[in-house]
Amino acid sequence: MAEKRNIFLVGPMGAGKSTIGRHLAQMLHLQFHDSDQEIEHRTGADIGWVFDVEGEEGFRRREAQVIADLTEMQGIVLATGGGSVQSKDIRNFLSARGIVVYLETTIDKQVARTQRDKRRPLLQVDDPREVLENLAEARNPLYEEIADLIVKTDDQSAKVVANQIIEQLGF
Ligand SMILES: Nc1ncnc2c1ncn2[C@@H]1O[C@H](COP(=O)(O)OP(=O)(O)O)[C@@H](O)[C@H]1O
Ligand SMILES: O=C(O)C1=C[C@@H](OP(=O)(O)O)[C@@H](O)[C@H](O)C1
Ligand SMILES: [Mg+2]
Repeated sequence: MAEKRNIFLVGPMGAGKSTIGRHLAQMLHLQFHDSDQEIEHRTGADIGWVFDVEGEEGFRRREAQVIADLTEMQGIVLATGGGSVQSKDIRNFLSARGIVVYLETTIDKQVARTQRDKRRPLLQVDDPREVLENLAEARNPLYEEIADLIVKTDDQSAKVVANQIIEQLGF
């Protein structure tokens, strides 16, 4: 049987990876996976707990293992966590094992989309905008480095963005 292609979504917190990934998988009849959800499934705890108990370092170790495992599959859409690209090993897995789509958005949209959600430990601070700006500076070049396709998600609904990705990939 011919190899089935994978689509890997990367980009910052609030870009819409988890939401758009779910739509994309449904539209393409592919399996959907989310690295954060998989970590929660394997630990039986939420991401906040993993950060509290094991620190960010522990979370990153789990994230690297989960992405190494999930990218071995075929025919999946994977929504990664926004910080996963800081690992060279993860970047290599993503580049080698599928099509990488970078979902890009503005800091304003990121703030708006994440402010009511208490599930992102890195943003539970007085000034989440400052954190997002600093992370963007460090990570945006890494998203760009591995992207096969870059799609803006600021002014379109998640479903419309999923359709755009399908069109632009020629699926
Ligand atoms: N294109 C979009 N337009 C409007 N809201 C969106 C869009 N994509 C995602 N959202 C909303 O933004 C929030 C964060 O989306 P999420 O998919 O969790 O982002 P990520 O996984 O990239 O951090 C969710 O409440 C989601 O419904
Ligand atoms: O950017 C980051 O470092 C993180 C992003 C989160 O995922 P989303 O990008 O899906 O919000 C989650 O993995 C964790 O809170 C850390
Ligand atoms: Mg997500």
